[in-house]
Amino acid sequence: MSENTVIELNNVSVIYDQRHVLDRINFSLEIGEFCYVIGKTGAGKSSFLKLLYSDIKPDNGMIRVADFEVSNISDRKIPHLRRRLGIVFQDFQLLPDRNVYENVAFALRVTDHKPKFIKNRVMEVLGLVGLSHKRNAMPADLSGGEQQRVVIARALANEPRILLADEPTGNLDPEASSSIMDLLKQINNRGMAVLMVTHDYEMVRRHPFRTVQIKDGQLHEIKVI
Ligand SMILES: Nc1ncnc2c1ncn2[C@@H]1O[C@H](COP(=O)(O)OP(=O)(O)OP(=O)(O)O)[C@@H](O)[C@H]1O
Repeated sequence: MSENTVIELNNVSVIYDQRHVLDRINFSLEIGEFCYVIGKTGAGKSSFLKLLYSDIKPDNGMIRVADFEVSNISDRKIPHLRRRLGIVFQDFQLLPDRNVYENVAFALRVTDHKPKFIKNRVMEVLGLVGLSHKRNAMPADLSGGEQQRVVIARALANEPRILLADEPTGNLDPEASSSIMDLLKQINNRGMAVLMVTHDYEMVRRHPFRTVQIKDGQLHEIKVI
């Protein structure tokens, strides 16, 4: 793997009940790259992302993410891998009984950072997503777009080099989707690699980046026109 490669898959398969959802796929992502993953419902997009944060194991092949050989990773090392990744899902998964500040700080408390560092870092990432003024709000009092911004702030708190986003705009109206997309582009411009699963071809057309499609177990580079 070249030193610029942050994700690499070689000959990777995922088989559920004898069906090859992913069949010997190859893929690599470089530092600072932005790449969409598209494909029909059930094509295997979420399975592809789950491989990367070791939520599922491949049936064969080699997977490297950051400095981890994920295809062989021990259970003990999985939390370390996940701390190197920012992970953003469609359903927001905020802690409903904690305010915005605490939802982001939570991600840092599992590490051994000092309280002052945590405070500064939380305020920095809330500033980055434009929500410093909402730090005391509870998740239920935020719009869907604002909640997704908090999820992104939390994902950024540990300064990952890679952001994995599974349909991050799936539940949002066009305006909120567009502003989340602008935020992801801004984060990418700061040097973070972004791998984003989406169904939204219109979004891919409006914000064109490298695009791969998963279809019939294969992964292909495509152009969305
Ligand atoms: N744990 C599992 N056991 C058996 N089959 C599974 C499992 N997880 C996923 N599948 C099946 O594998 C296929 C791929 O699922 P996956 O969630 O990766 O697709 P997807 O492209 O993300 O779909 P969507 O766009 O609907 O989210 C689907 O047919 C799904 O039903």
